Amino acid sequence: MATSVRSAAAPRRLFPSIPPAIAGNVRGLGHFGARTGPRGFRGLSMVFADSTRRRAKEGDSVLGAPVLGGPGAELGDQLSVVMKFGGSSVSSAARMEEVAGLILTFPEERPVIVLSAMGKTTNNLLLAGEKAVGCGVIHVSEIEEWNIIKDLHIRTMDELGLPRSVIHCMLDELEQLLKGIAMMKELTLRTRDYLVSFGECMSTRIFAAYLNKIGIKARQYDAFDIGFITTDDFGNADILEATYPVVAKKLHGDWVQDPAIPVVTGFLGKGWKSGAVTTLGRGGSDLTATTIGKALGLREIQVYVWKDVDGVLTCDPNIYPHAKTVPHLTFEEATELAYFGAQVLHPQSMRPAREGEIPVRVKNSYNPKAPGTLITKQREMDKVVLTSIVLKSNVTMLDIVSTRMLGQFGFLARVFAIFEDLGISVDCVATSEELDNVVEELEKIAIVHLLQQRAIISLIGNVRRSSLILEKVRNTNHLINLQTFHVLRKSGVNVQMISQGASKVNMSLIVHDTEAKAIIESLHQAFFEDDVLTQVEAENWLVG
Ligand SMILES: Nc1ncnc2c1ncn2[C@@H]1O[C@H](COP(=O)(O)OP(=O)(O)O)[C@@H](O)[C@H]1O
Ligand SMILES: N[C@@H](CC(=O)OP(=O)(O)O)C(=O)O
Repeated sequence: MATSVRSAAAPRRLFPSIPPAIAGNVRGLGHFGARTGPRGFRGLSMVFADSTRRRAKEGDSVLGAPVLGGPGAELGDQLSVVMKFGGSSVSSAARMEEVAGLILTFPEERPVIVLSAMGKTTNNLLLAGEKAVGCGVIHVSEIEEWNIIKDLHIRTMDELGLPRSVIHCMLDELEQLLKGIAMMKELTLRTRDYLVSFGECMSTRIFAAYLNKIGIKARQYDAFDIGFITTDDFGNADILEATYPVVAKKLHGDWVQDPAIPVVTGFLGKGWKSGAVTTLGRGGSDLTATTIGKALGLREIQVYVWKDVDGVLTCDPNIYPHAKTVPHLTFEEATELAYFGAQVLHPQSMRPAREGEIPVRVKNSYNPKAPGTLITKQREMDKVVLTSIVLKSNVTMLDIVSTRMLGQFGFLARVFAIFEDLGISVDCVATSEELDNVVEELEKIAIVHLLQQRAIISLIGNVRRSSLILEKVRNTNHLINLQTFHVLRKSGVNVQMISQGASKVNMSLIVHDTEAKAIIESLHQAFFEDDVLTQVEAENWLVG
C-alpha cells in the first residue's frame, strides 16, 4: 500500500486530540474518521474515490527567436517563461492561431511552449483503443473516434495552410497501432500510454509547423526524447529527479546553438527501466510545464498555465456557475485543491513549482485580459477564511468498527496492514473486486459497512485558522463550523463524516452524492456571496 503518510501527525497523535466524529486525512491513505465509544476509540471510517495575428519581418527577433532568415538571437539569452496550453486552448486551427497571437503579446519573453493534445483527442484515443480490442482488424478504419481524430488533425492542417506531410506518418502509425491492438485483442497499460501519446505528438508538430509558417522559428520536442525520465507506472508515472538537468541542458543547449521557440509535448515521459513512453496522469501537461520551469531554474522564470476558465475558481463552474476567480493561492492550497479533485490543476504539478519557487499563473486563453490566479509560496492570509470548495463524487465509504477492544494503536495497525498486504491505496480502488477483498479481510477483525454513492466536499481554507479548528472545535465555537453547519442544517443535510486534513489546509465533509450539488451551492452562497462571514466576525473568532 502506498503508505506515504504525509504528516508526522500519524493516528497516534491525531486521534486523541480530535473529538468524536472529527477525522483526519493521511495523504495516500485517503480519509479516515475516528469513531469513539464509551471506552474511547472504537473504529474508523474510510473513504474511497472509486488575436491578433502579427506577421514577423525577416530580420526581426520575435520572442528572442530569430525570424526565419534573420540574424539570430544574442547568444546568452535564456529561455525566460514556460507557457502551457491545455486541450481546449488548442482545439482547432482558429484556436491555434489565437494562441500564436497570444504568445506574440509577450514580446519580451523567450518562451518554452508546452501543449496538450487537441480538444478531446486523449479521450478519443482511449475510446478508439478500447473499441479496437473487440472490433476486429478489418473494422478498425470504421471506429468513430479514430475518424474524429483523423478528421480533426487533417482539417486543422488544411485550415492552417500546412502540408499534410507534417503528421502524415503519425496518422499512419496510429492506424497501424490500432490494428495491432485489434489483432492482439488486448490493450496493456504500456500500449495505452503509447497510444495516447499520439495526441500530444501531433498537436505539437502542427503548432510548431504553424509558428514556422508565420515566420517565428520554432522547434518541436517529444518530452520522452529530451530527458523526461519517469517511473514505469504506466498511466500515472512520476517524474524522476534526473529529468531536471537533462531537460535543462537540452533546451538551453539547443537555444544557444540555434535559437528557436521550443514546443514540447505535455503529459509524456519515458520509463527509466522500460524505455517505453509513459504518461503522467490525466491533465499531466501542467506537471510538464512546472517541471520545465524548475529545470530552467532562472529566478525570474514564471509558468503560465492557459486554460478555458479565468483562473482557479471558488468552485467548479460546471457545478455552480457563480464561481468566482481566486486571485492568489499558495502552492499548498493549490495542491490540496487539485488533490481533492479540482480538475483545473494536476495534483502533482505544484511540486516542482514549490521546490523551485517558480510562480505559476493560471490564465484564460479565451479571455487573456483577465488577471487569472497567481500561485506562489506565500500570500497574505490574514483576511482569508475559505478559498475554494471542491467536490469529489462517486466515492465509497467504509465504516469500520472494532469488534474487540484491541486498543487504538493495535486496531489501526491491523486495519492498515490489511490494505498493505492487499497492495491497495485507500484513496484509489480500481475495481469493486479489490474492495470486496478488503471487506472480507476487515470483517475478520471488525464490523464493516460499505456506503456507496457518497461525495467528498472539501473546504480549502486558511492554514492558520484551520489549525485552530482542531483546537477550538470542541467548543463548537468555530466560525467555519458554525457557518457550515448552519448552512447544512438549513439544507436538511446529514453529514456522514468530517475530516480535518493533516495539512490543516482543508476540511472535508462526506455526504450523499445526490445532495452534494445543492450543498455546494449553499456553502458557496454563504461563504462567497452573502458576506455572512464578515471580517469582523472572523477576527472576533480569532481573538476569542
Ligand atoms: N476550482 C476550479 N476552478 C477552475 N476550474 C475548475 C475548478 N474545478 C474544476 N474546474 C474545471 O477545470 C477545467 C479546466 O481544467 P482542464 O480541463 O484540465 O483545462 P485544460 O485542458 O485547458 O488544461 C475548467 O473548464 C473547469 O470545468
Ligand atoms: N491530454 C492529456 C494531458 C493534459 O494535460 O490535458 P489537458 O491540459 O487538456 O487537461 C489529458 O487529456 O489528460
